[in-house]
Order: sequence, then structure tokens, then C-alpha cells
Amino acid sequence: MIKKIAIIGSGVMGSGIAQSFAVSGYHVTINDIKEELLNHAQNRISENLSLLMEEGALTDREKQGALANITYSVDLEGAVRDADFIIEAIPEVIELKLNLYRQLEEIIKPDAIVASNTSTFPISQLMEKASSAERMVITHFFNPGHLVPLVEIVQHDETKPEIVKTTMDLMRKIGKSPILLKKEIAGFIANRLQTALMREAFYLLKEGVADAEDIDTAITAGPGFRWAFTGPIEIADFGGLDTWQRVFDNVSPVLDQSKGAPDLIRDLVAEGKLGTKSGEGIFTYEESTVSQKINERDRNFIKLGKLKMEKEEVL
Ligand SMILES: NC(=O)C1=CN([C@@H]2O[C@H](COP(=O)(O)OP(=O)(O)OC[C@H]3O[C@@H](n4cnc5c(N)ncnc54)[C@H](O)[C@@H]3O)[C@@H](O)[C@H]2O)C=CC1
Ligand SMILES: O=C(O)[C@@H](O)C(=O)[C@H](O)[C@@H](O)CO
Repeated sequence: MIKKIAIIGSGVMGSGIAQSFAVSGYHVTINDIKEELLNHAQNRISENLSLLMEEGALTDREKQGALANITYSVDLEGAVRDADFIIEAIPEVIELKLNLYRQLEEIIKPDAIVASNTSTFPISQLMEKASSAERMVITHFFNPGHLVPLVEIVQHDETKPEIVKTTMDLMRKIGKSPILLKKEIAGFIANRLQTALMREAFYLLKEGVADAEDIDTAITAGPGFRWAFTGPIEIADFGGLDTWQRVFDNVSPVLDQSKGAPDLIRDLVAEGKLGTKSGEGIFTYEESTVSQKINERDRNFIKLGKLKMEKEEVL
């Protein structure tokens, strides 16, 4: 029975993941290496819960209940000692993750499940030195973790079936849409799809086919508009497989085949232009613009999430 959750890493993803559990009634302890970072996470969670209230997705009582469900601690052992389910959302640095798993094996309950929110590391690499690999999985949440429904669950050969079932059930209990990878593959599913599309988007930008704004609108007003409710495989059926056969035959040969990050991204990163985190990337941002854009983004995601929930209740 999963009752107590521990989230290790209170950054972009950890705070949102913790919020998802707290809103659903679970007691969550968030751990990080500095009190200051935990304070930032606490403020971010409170603001995110207030936005959900403003959009009618949460009552004040539910917000207060969620806040009461969360504990913040720089004490790793204290955070995980009684936890039934532990998710690490620390930086995508393999040495950090492997070192953390070594620490956890000494201090967690014998039946605790350990999950990683890694974006890219194969589970076999994460578990290679673990002595309790049978109770380890990947739970890949998407940014923002408290609003995007998808969680990719990645198992490996040694993962016990009951661990996978418990993990899938737990994700559904916190209102997520878990999908289970049946075999290990680099980049999992959504990041492979997302990266393939982004590779083509940056190719079109480099070739001067359209401005960045129009390339983005091509998705948000086109396929992206559909994808919130109809995925690519179903789109093929709806469009007609005979037509899609011709589309594949005509377009596949001319798609970009690059094997690494676009030069534009490499050049910008080399100049320290990292996007919103540095104030400039492909686009330029004023400090206030970023928070306004995130606020608008999240309000739209909340409205979309409510629409999708209404659809699922009807089905
Ligand atoms: N940022 C994103 O859009 C997404 C990131 N991810 C994955 O989630 C993980 C976390 O990413 P972010 O939240 O973006 O990183 P982040 O850098 O925003 O947060 C990481 C947090 O972990 C803390 N930390 C580092 N070492 C620690 C330790 N030993 N114990 C406790 N806390 C520690 C850091 O102080 C920081 O607060 C990564 O594996 C990343 O690939 C997955 C989906 C989306
Ligand atoms: O976009 C997301 O939230 C996830 O697909 C990711 O894992 C991202 O690729 C993230 O790692 C980088 O923003």
C-alpha cells in the first residue's frame, strides 16, 4: 500500500511532481541539498495551487490540504526513511543519479519503490550497480509536471511485475496518464517523437522556409491542435492509410537526417543564450515576459486538462 512519497530534487520537475501527489492526498516529503531551493519550491507550489484555484480546478480547501501534505527537508535519510515510493528528479547527470541510488539502498524501506524522472538514460544504465534493481523503474513526467498528464513508465528485465502494476496504478490515482514501454529504447517514446519533430522544425528555420513564429504556429494551429485528442497513429486511420502511404513515400526522402543538435542551438548555447533561463534563446524575453508566458501557458494547460477530463468522464 503506497501512502508516503518522497521526491528527491525540488527543481523544475520535482516540485510539480510533488504537487501532483499532494493534491491527490498523499503525504509527500521533498528533499533538496539547500534550504533556499526548498523555499523556492514551496513558493512555486503555492503559486501553482493558487492558479489552479483561480481557474476553478481546485477549491481553497483542496489547496490548503495539498499544502499540508507536503514536508520540505534537506535531510535525505529523514525524507526517505518511511517512504513507500521515491522519485528522484535530480539533474540529468549519471554520476549524480548513481551516487544517489547507492545512498538510498542503505536507508530506504526494503519494499520501497525507487523511480527516476530521467529524460534520456536507459534504465539498464541507471540500475547497473543497484542491488535492489527489481524494485526500480523510470517514471518520466513531463514539464510542467503538475499539469501535463503523460508519465512514461520504463521497466527492465528484473523489475517485478507487481512493481510495474503498483506504479501504473499510482500514476492513475494522481490523475496522470501513464504509458508502459514494453522494451528499452533510447529517448523512450515521447522524447523520440518530440525530438524528430523539433529536428525538422529547426531544419525549416535554418533553410529559411519560414519564421520561427510561423513554424511554431504550424504546430499549435495544426497537428498540435489535433494531438491533444487524437494521436498520430489514429490520425493516419482518420486521414486514410492510402493517403498516408503516399505522404510517407513523397516526404520521407526529403526529411532532415541530422544526427545531432541543430547548429543554431549549439551556437546559441555557446553564446550563453539558453532560452528563458538566460533571457534569450531563439526569441528574446524580458524578465516579466517569462513569468507572464508561463502564467498564460499554465492557464491554457489547466483549461485543456479540464476539457480532457470531461471527455474521459463521458467515455
Ligand atoms: N526540465 C524538464 O523539462 C524535464 C526534466 N526531466 C528530468 O528530470 C530530472 C530533473 O530535471 P529538472 O527538474 O529540470 O532539474 P533542476 O535542475 O530544475 O532540479 C534538480 C534539483 O535537484 C537538486 N539536487 C541535485 N542533486 C541532489 C541530491 N543529491 N539530492 C537532492 N537534490 C539534489 C538540485 O539542487 C535541483 O534543485 C532530470 O533527470 C531531467 O532530465 C524530465 C522531464 C522534463
Ligand atoms: O518536454 C518534456 O517535458 C520532456 O520530454 C523532457 O524530458 C524534455 O526533453 C526535457 O528533458 C528537456 O526540456
